[in-house]
Amino acid sequence: MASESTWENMLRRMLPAGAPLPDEEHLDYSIAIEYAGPPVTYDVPRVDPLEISAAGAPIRTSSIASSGAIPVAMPVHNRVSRFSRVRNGGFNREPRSPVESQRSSSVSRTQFDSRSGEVERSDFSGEVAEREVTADLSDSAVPVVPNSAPLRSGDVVEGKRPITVTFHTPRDSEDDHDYDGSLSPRSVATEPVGSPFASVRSQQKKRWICSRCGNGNRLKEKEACLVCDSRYCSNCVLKAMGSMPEGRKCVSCIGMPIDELKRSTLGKCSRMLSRVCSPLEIKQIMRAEKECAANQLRPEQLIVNGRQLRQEELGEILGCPIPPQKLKPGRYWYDKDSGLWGKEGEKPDKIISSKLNIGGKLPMEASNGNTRVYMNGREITKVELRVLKLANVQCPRDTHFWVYDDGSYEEEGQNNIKGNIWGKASTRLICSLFSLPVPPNSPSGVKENATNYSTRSVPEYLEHGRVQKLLLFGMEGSGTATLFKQAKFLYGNKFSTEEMQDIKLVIQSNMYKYLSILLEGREQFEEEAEKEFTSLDGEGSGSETAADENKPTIYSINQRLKHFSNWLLDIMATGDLENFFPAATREYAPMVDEIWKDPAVQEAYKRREELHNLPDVAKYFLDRAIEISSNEYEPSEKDILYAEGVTQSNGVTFMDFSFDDRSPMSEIYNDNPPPLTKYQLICINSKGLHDGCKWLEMFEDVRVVIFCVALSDYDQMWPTGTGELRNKMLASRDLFESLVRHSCFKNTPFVLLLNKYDAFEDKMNKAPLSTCEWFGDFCPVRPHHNNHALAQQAYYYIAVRFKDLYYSITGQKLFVGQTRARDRASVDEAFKYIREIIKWDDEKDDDIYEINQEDSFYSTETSPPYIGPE
Ligand SMILES: Nc1nc2c(ncn2[C@@H]2O[C@H](COP(=O)(O)OP(=O)(O)OP(=O)(O)O)[C@@H](O)[C@H]2O)c(=O)[nH]1
Repeated sequence: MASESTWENMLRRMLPAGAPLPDEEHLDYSIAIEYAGPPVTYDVPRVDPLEISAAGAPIRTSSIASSGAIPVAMPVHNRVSRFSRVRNGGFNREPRSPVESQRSSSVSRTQFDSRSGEVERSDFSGEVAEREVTADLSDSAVPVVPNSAPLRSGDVVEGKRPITVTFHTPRDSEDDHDYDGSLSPRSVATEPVGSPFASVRSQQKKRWICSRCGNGNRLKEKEACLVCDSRYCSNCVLKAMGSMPEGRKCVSCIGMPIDELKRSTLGKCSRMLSRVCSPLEIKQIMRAEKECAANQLRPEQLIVNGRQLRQEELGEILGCPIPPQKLKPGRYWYDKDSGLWGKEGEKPDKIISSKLNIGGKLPMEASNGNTRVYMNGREITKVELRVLKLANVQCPRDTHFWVYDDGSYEEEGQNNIKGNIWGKASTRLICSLFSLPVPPNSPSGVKENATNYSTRSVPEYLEHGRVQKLLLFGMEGSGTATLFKQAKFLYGNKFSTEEMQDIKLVIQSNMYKYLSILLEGREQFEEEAEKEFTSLDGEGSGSETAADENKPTIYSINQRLKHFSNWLLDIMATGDLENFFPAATREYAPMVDEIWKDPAVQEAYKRREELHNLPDVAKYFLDRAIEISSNEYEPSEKDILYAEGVTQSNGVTFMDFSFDDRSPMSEIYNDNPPPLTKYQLICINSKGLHDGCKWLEMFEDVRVVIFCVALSDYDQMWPTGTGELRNKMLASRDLFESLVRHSCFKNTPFVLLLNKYDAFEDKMNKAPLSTCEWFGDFCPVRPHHNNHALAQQAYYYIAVRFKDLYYSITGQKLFVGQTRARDRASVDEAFKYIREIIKWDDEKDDDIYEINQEDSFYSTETSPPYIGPE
């Protein structure tokens, strides 16, 4: 304590020479006077300025809301304050490293041991100096609830829960720079979310570096804070996030709104977290993450019909019987009469509950339509108009419709219901193909009762995912249909009785088609053989007789069979097959069997390579001609799989299915399993693309385009539109390129499935890969004596050719997989791979699985069929 005379001396030195000392009552202690005297030999006590906005924040809004109490900033706990410990408390040293700097600032000093279920005191690495810096923090004001049951929003646990108070002094921010120039989570957490500063910082941050310990091992997964995106390794995640009462947030970010880019990951546990916490904890953390108030949408984030929502409107929309699922912040339009809902300037996306009093009045230009046809005052889009026409709704220009939520419609002012738009199954199907919403099926038209849903919590109905569309393309014969059928066997519904009947007819008529190709070939071979024989004979004797002409060759058949052959070939030539078969199938079955087994026909079959269009499945079916032709015949799964033309009557087929893609942690959901993700597989063959890909626009919202190429096509020829023959691999490449360049697939990931690997392997020795000019520079690393290794190299080579092509067009990376579509396991693997791609695509912005993705993509050595981006 300075004596009176010392103070007097000090004051005299501060004042200009000769100035009188103020008397005691005029001394103003509140104003600091700049010291101008000589340097002092002792430590001057300092107080860093306090940033009012930072002190006392954040206060957990949830607890306030639930308790109804007036918000009170908790008193500053001097023991946790860096100011009190480090600046004032005598640790007169700066943290030695960024790592240490972060450690010293860590508020949570306890760690949950998931195995023992106990809370441990953490002593970090055991360095004495570090413990000194942080020692007193271990019993700080931020305890972690033992056994780490995360707190539900609104829970108030006396003396246990972090009502966190953080300081943010100017000096703090300076110190926060990590060695790589990035910022520690503390400073980011105190910034308002969404500030440009915050986003620049998160871009600067190296995503693989743990924000707490600085571990930069890229192979170690990191868990990201939902607010500030700070990433933590498995050693630090619990220390940095505590018991996660609002899910994955740094302790200092609790109470803050989440980064909207991460909304889709709410409640989805990462693999790393599932290793660190027990299943029960995960369940509670994920639930808290989805349901706590701080993580919900805020009304100001939603603009409906040009107006920002109010709190009660948000409540109405989220609590209605059919709310918009997976709602994200944005601008939307809503037609309260029909329930149609869409993004501003876009076609309808969903049908939600009607008659909600939310947002402004539906504007005419809400969906940016330009058809001059109006539905409830909104000018509809081209796709909608097309569907209305297909549904036989008369809609010339300037028609104004009034459409109600049950689908009934009338022309404005006519008071006369003309029909029901979604009444016909075919219209619903068309809508589904054109990605237009249809009302949910409610049995016998019974409307859903709002009270049925009143007890559901919001996240429960946000769970129902929308359908992920997968578009499957390929040249004819590439195996798309086989892939589709395998997917149906694997994940879809069984074929119905009518479908089975159709399949049976297709198989039976295919059999006649194969036989006719073979008989035509036989005729040709016979003629050639006769000519050869005659010319040889002629060389020998110099004469030609009628008897010689009729001399049988190995391709000759008897008269009876010849009659049948001529008759069948005539029918095929006139295209009348459908008129005769399958009605006559049973009758002619013995003849088909006899002719197929005839040695001359078998000789012709030996030369099947020369017979254009004779697939290798011909033998599979012809060998069983009698069985297949019988009335009792029921195609087996194998028959269906091998049968050509079963799926694509008019070029497009689709099926809905669900994948069990729940994580291995799914057992934790036993009592309340999350819904399965729904997929729609749409299969289009190249025949369906002949009209200039125009209607591809209808598939602009597909999640993945799966393009199928038969590897074994590299030595095949294919007739082009102009009638010329082109190498079939090149024809496939052309089709692939035209799809990749198509504007509606601009941001859609492509997966290339290189199919028929088995046939490719068999072929490798017979025809060099360079038969296809695109593969002219293929040179295997070393001579290979077995097809297996050679095919493997050739496969990688082809994959890379396609990847390079794709990259040159899109600047993106192509995913490549290898399939043998006849092998069900191979198809299952391919679809699992595609499912992963969709997940990665969903999460690529916040790359929770960044490392895993790299792992599995790069490990092409251990998992040869799949090649991800290099
Ligand atoms: N060896 C082999 N054959 C296959 C494979 N995938 C399909 N096939 C066969 O190739 C032929 C053509 O396959 P499809 O799936 O029918 O070809 P598509 O042109 O897409 O379909 P369609 O509309 O039926 O013509 C069929 O005989 C299939 O059984 C495969 O991986 N290996």
